[in-house]
Amino acid sequence: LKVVAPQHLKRCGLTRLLRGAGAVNLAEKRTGMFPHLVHGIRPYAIATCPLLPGVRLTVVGAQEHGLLLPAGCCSIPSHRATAPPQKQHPVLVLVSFVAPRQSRWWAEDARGANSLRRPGMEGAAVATGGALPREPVPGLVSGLRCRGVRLRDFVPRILSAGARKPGQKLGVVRAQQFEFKDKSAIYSPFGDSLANSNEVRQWESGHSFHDIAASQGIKIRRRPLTGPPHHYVGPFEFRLENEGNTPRNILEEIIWYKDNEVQQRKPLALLKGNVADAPPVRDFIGALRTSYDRTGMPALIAEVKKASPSRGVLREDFHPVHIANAYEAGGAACLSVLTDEKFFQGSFENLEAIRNSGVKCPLLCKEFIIEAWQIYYARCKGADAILLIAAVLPNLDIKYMTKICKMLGMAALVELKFRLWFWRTGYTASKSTRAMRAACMSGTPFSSVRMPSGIWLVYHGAKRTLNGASYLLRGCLFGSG
Ligand SMILES: O=C(O)c1ccccc1NCC(=O)[C@H](O)[C@H](O)COP(=O)(O)O
Repeated sequence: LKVVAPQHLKRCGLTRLLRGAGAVNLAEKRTGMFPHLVHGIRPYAIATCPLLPGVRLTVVGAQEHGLLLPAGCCSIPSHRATAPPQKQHPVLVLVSFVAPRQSRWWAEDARGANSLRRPGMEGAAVATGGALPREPVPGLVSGLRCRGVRLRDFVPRILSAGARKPGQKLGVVRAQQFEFKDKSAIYSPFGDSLANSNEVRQWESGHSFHDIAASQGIKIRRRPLTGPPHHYVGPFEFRLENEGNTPRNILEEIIWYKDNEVQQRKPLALLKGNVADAPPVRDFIGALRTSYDRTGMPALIAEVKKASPSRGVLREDFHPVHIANAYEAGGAACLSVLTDEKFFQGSFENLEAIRNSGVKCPLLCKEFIIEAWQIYYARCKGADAILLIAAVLPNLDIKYMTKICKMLGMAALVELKFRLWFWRTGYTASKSTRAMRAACMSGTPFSSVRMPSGIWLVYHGAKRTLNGASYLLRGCLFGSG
């Protein structure tokens, strides 16, 4: 690696950042083509990036990708990548989440390389958010120059700026909150509670995603372990199925599909700008509470759903806005709108249309959320709440995503399969964020549920018995009844 040597990255804390992010290990996975590109960064690894004191990190495109940043970090949108950064940055490291095509451009084209320049900038690390490109990018490998400072020279200067003593713990840099007048760059006031969490340390120590998820009782795998089952050789398609590439159940199939879908769709546009233009957030939990207080009965979340994998098409002549209006007139406190296209025949257009139709009930975006970006997207389309499925998301994802909800003013409904998962997810998250005020149970009986304070119990799906705990129940979500 000629641009930024892995051992240098290691010394300034970026290796931890990138490895902790579930990225390829720069030193180990040298393909010979893209040693400088890093794939599959996990967002909270950026959020907890352990930089040396004095180092400032500017992340281009963080907002578009829905990344929270550590305190002291600055986010600049991609289209403003040439905007002057803050002069007081003694060192600027640019970690960019870009499509491979854009990093090629940066690498190969002098204008691209120039666009990386910043006053005070001493280095750049480029990470791709999408799939690894297939062809080599010679420009980056052979050395990109930024304001006369070769990238490989920047690390020692960071180290001298930080003057780290042997054994000294890397801390998250803190800085004042700041925002450009035109809102083109913001500093994150993110604290270091995530940085110190056990899960982050696990990530950083190189545990695989699957190991960590499995240790938390999660059986749903995020993607096929051994690649998809289709192999093409010339015109022939082979379908070699094995345990590692065949989904074990419908939820896993949905998640695998979603993972691909999200990679292809993001970044759709500059979401940050769109979030600012989105209709105001309505109080989802407040609406449930008002309904419960008024009627003394569990509040109803009625679901706008055309089809489901288990029941097939529920309604052929499907008019989401008519259905939403009918639910509201019928006394629903909130609505849930399916946005998944492939398995539920829903869409974000449905969500947006309902929001713009004047329906007053707060809206839950019923989506299979696996990336922070989806939360921003849901907000752009007018959602007031989202669903987080604990059978799919490890604790850290849930904590991180509930923080994003809090930041956006949204509520998070966390679906728990087992009552014990209150303690796995709900209790800790509810302590750290008020966003998670409703937990959603499906699957198991919950007659002896002890409710952590501040959490609302919402029952998910109508088909199962409510097994004696209805006095605890504050809401119900019904899809097909
Ligand atoms: O409904 C399914 O087939 C399904 C399969 C895999 C993952 C989730 C699934 N449904 C989740 C839903 O959105 C339900 O509509 C919701 O739980 C309400 O259910 P119901 O009232 O039982 O239709």
